[in-house]
Amino acid sequence: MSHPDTIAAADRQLAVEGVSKSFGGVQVLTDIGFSVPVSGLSGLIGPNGAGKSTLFSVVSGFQPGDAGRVSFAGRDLSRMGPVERVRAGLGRTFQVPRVFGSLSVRQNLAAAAPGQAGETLAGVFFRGARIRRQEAEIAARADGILEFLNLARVADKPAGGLSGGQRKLLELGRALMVRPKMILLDEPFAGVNPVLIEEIADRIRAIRETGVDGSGGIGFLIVEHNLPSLSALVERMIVIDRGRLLAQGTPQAVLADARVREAYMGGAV
Ligand SMILES: Nc1ncnc2c1ncn2[C@@H]1O[C@H](COP(=O)(O)OP(=O)(O)OP(=O)(O)O)[C@@H](O)[C@H]1O
Repeated sequence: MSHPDTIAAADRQLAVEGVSKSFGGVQVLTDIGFSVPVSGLSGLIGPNGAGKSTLFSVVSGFQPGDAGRVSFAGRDLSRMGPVERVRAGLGRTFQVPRVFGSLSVRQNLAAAAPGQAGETLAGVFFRGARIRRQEAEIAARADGILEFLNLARVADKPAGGLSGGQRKLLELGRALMVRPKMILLDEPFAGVNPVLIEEIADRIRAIRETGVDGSGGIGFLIVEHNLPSLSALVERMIVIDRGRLLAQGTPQAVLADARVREAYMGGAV
């Protein structure tokens, strides 16, 4: 029987147990297991092709795992699809931002809101008071997020004209629209200039502390190749190599680990 302390801890963890995945006979993930706090700042690192994106896909429900279990804040997500997992509080962003280039930045955010009544057939014919109220709520929430992410000045610009870093902020904003408890963040610093990297890191810290509207902190699990910027941000790192868990611990301990240094460029980290 589980100890009460273990149950309480599980209520606050994203836990991955025994996750394996192969594509056409090629084993990409093998028996991966780790847990990170829902409200924490954690990193997931590993050399190119280690399986990080595949692991994100399995955790977020975009691809089924062949084996294993994913649980979140005490709930077993393993049989849920991606939309249900988002509803359970686990959001995500993508390595390549999935923004609609011809829509405005504000419209991109509004389009990411969950369960919009305006999307239904009834909504097309009958824009009742409930729908208008919901749209007003979505617009207010989008504006709050734009302000928080310092994107208010480009709110009405087409998203296609944003810089790489602004697109990353917009992706983060889209993930925030669904009011998650935790966000899986895929390469937030890739293709971003150093000044904006600092700004994105600062926003992530603030979101983790207070949330966007003071409604409570939101945790992150972050895949990132920029190890100096990531280790300055997160409290712990999970390392995978060739589809297996290699190490976990504080950034300092992990980056000093000989096996991790060996996995990255034969020790030249
Ligand atoms: N749909 C797929 N079909 C076949 N092989 C795949 C598929 N997706 C990923 N792979 C393979 O799985 C391995 C892990 O890929 P994955 O993209 O998860 O690694 P990664 O750690 O995210 O890499 P990177 O850091 O380069 O983004 C790679 O060898 C890749 O070619």
